[in-house]
Amino acid sequence: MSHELLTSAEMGEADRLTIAAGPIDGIGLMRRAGQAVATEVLSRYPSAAHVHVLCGPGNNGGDGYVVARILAGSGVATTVWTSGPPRPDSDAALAAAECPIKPRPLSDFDAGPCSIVVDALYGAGLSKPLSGEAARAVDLAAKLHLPVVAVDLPSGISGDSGKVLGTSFSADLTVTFARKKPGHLLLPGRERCGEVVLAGIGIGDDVIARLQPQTFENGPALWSRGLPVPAVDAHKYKRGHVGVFSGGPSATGAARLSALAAARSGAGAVTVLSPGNAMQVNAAHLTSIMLRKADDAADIEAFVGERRLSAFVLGPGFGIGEKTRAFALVLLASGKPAAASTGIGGLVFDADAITSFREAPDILFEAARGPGAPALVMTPHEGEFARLFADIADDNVSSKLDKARAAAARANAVIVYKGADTVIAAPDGRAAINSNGAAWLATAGSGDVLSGITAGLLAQGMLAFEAACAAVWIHAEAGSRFGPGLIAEDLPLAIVPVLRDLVAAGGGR
Ligand SMILES: NC(=O)C1=CN([C@@H]2O[C@H](COP(=O)(O)OP(=O)(O)OC[C@H]3O[C@@H](n4cnc5c(N)ncnc54)[C@H](OP(=O)(O)O)[C@@H]3O)[C@@H](O)[C@H]2O)[C@@H](O)CC1
Ligand SMILES: [K+]
Repeated sequence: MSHELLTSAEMGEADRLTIAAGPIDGIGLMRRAGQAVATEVLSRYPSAAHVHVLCGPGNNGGDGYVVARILAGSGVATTVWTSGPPRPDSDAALAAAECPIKPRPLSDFDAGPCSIVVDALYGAGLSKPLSGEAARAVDLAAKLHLPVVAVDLPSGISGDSGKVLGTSFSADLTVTFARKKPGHLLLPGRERCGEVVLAGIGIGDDVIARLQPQTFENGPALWSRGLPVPAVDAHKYKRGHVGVFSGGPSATGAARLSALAAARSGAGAVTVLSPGNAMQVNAAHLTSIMLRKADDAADIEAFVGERRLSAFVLGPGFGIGEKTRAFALVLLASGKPAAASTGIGGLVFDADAITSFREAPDILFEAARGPGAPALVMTPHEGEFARLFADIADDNVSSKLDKARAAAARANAVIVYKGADTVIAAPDGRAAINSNGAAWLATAGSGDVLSGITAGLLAQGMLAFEAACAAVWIHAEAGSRFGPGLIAEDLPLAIVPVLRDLVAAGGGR
């Protein structure tokens, strides 16, 4: 498994544990890292006239000296440009001593046509914004349109946050080691990395397991074992029942999109819970999806009491205000729904259900902590996130990952912080970063479908964090595969081949 993401501190610890366990030592790891980069350079740029290796003062630079030595040994014209000598007696100093090329000062860096750059200035140890000669090198590489291969990370990108410190290289290829880092997936880092290649350098899976990483790249490896597949004795209510709340007569479409997505993701039964005055509109557009009036809290309580419901969606097209707050609190206080097979149910609050609590978010958070409160998944985009978690959103230092985690802990909810780099965070500290999304998904109603998929999976007994991660990935995969022309109506059907492939690949309980 390689879907864990390591912070720079965790990577340092992996390094330390590996060296302590032996037989490989620090320079051994560095030689393997440099070899992996050199192999990529040689295979991808066989006709490069000249390779310019930019080496920083730390171990990232040490990797660079190894690359330069191997390239020169392979007959490639290679120049080393350095921003400063390695610390004496360090592994990087050893790597520099083994490199036969006399380094030139980075301040003189220049390059001719058909050159490529190997960026080994700063990696995990980036500690301040790029400036001076390093910033000039970034500008020159961009101005000359030189292909850039980054060692571990493009210099200037924080491995923990994906933020740009000052300026950064925009790499065509980034070769990283042992496991990816959050900065390879979070924006803008992801865009600056180009293609990311993961190279094994002898840090074992057992070492990674000892670190108990809490951050993951979202993908089937994280949740496919929990993916629901119907049991032999399945009947519709055993496959879970989803209730989706509809807005008024002119705002019913969002709930139907969500309902359809819940049904397509495997819920055995789905009911649209509609205001009385929108029953006719909804009825005109529903076939396999059931319909029921829900005008007030008493209607919900009656419905919850008589049905074996397992998940609800509240928010899409529902409207902002007192009624929304009341419905949300009734659901959180219901002690239900219980999922069909495992007793685990869930609520998905999106859009208006989030915005309705902007003046008093603590009421929502307290309710989500109440005894028996069902698992809650909230799916805010950036604007909605800021309405509920204003102080967290305003923090310019924290990464999107940090923010989603802080919000999940505060709200006692799984937070799906949407965007091109959606982060899913659980109250227990686990978090996943999604990377299979496509711009085609940025279309009206797309989020309503995501809520529906999440509820569909929750209703079938999938745990909240896993259900949210799976829904995000399946939704993005469907959108990516569909491509141009995608509208939200297409998405519920577009998830079918994705689910089919997941089941065929052995997913499911
Ligand atoms: N861990 C592992 O398993 C393995 C790790 N490996 C490699 O090690 C790399 C991490 O090495 P690292 O810790 O030495 O940090 P690195 O990125 O070289 O930078 C530190 C130096 O740069 C300086 N500096 C920082 N920012 C600066 C700036 N903006 N402008 C100017 N200076 C700046 C900083 O200065 P200081 O903060 O001390 O003032 C310090 O001197 C990792 O990315 C990978 O490539 C591999 O060999 C395989 C095994
Ligand atoms: K680098």
